[in-house]
This record gives sequence, structure tokens and C-alpha cells, in this order.
Amino acid sequence: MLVLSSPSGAGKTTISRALMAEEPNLTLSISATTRPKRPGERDGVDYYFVDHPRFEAMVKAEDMLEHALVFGNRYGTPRAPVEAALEAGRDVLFDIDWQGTQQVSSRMPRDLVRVFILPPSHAELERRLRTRALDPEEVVQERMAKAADEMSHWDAYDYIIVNRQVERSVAEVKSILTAERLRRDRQVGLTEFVSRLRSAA
Ligand SMILES: Nc1nc2c(ncn2[C@@H]2O[C@H](COP(=O)(O)OP(=O)(O)O)[C@@H](O)[C@H]2O)c(=O)[nH]1
Ligand SMILES: Nc1ncnc2c1ncn2[C@@H]1O[C@H](COP(=O)(O)OP(=O)(O)O)[C@@H](O)[C@H]1O
Repeated sequence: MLVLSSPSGAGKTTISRALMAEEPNLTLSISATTRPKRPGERDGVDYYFVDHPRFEAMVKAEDMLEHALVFGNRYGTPRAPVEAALEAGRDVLFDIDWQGTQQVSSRMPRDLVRVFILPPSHAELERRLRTRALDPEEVVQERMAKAADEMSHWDAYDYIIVNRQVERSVAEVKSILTAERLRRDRQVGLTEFVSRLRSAA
């Protein structure tokens, strides 16, 4: 499980999309949210857009792996698709905030790699939030005001990427994936493999 978190506007959606296009063994976890759909977003692709009662019902039924309140809206990770992907030997990419990361960390610490993405500067973060131009001005203001708070959680992550140039950041996340997949304890069947190698010697 690979988690990407960042303050809003730092670039995690952009990086996630590029990663998904380049990494065939990666499944993107699609979150459920009560926030309004932005122009161009599609239900079931970017998010499952649900109302509050539906969200609450999913939490009650323990259908969420984790969930949190962000900017007054509720966000959560539906559990079943994640479990199915992991069961099939696939890696899963999560775009979730620090609260969700903390919940998954305490439940499944061994299988988790946490990456935090920082903007190169405060001014550039504001510029990105504005050029995205998908949120009303008061929402942009609220997100800027919360950025400092979100960034205070950077030290609960395993890796930090400063997102200056998209291609470079994507390459850096891919390096993390490659290295983490090579960890001894993540390679299935290694004991048998080495044992066969040795007995043939
Ligand atoms: N805990 C948790 N956070 C989520 C989930 N989905 C999205 N988020 C976070 O909610 C915040 C707002 O997301 P969004 O409204 O799409 O805005 P954006 O990140 O600025 O594009 C971001 O920090 C996301 O990482 C989820 O399923 N669980
Ligand atoms: N490295 C970068 N350099 C310049 N612009 C970027 C970079 N990464 C992302 N952006 C732009 O910044 C805006 C916010 O990026 P987005 O991926 O939506 O952020 P997040 O998902 O973290 O809120 C988008 O308009 C995106 O095209």
C-alpha cells in the first residue's frame, strides 16, 4: 500500500495519474466523499460521490478501511476493493490525508509506505491552487489557510518529495516503489527460491 499525502494543491492528483499510467501493477483506491463534484470529475473514476446518509451507512457497516473529515467534507476508503487488489498480489495507491494515513498505519503497519509531497514554496502552492481554478475563491482561501496545518504532519511519513517538476517527482515515487518492492520481507517465495538455488549447487 503506497500512500501519497500533501496539502491541497501540491500536486498529488497529478502525480497519482502519471503513476497509474506508468505502473501496470498498481491499483488506485477510489475514495468515497460527500464533497461536491468539480467540473470534469467523474463518479466512480475520481471519487464515489455520495450523500451524508450513504457515507454514514458505509461507516456503520464497517465498509471503510479509514475515514476522515477534511475541509468540512467526509472522505473514506472503501475496504472491499483494496482487500481484493491486495489479495490478487497488486499494489494499491492511496491519495488520502494524514488522518487516514494514521488510521491505516495503526491497522496495517507492515504493508504501508507513506510519501508526503511538499510544494516548493508557499507562493507556488497558492499559484497552483488558483491555476487549477476548479474551486470557488472562498474554498481556495480555506485550503491555503489549512496548508500549514496539513504540512505539520510531514514527519509521520517515510519519504518526502518536494514537487518542483512533475516528471522528476513521478520518477522519484517510482524509485520508492521499486526499492520497496525489493525489500526482503515483501518478496513472496524467496525462501523456497534460494533453497532451490542452493540445493542445485
Ligand atoms: N482520510 C482520507 N482522506 C482523503 C480520502 N480521499 C481524499 N482525501 C484527502 O482529502 C483532501 C481533499 O481532497 P480533494 O477534495 O480531492 O482536494 P485536492 O486534494 O485539493 O484535490 C486531500 O488531502 C485528500 O488526500 C480518503 O479516502 N480518506
Ligand atoms: N510540479 C508541478 N509544477 C507546476 N504545476 C503543477 C505541478 N504539480 C501539479 N501542478 C498543478 O498544480 C495544480 C494542483 O495540482 P493537483 O495535482 O490537483 O494537486 P492536489 O491533488 O495535491 O490538490 C494543478 O493545476 C496541477 O496541474
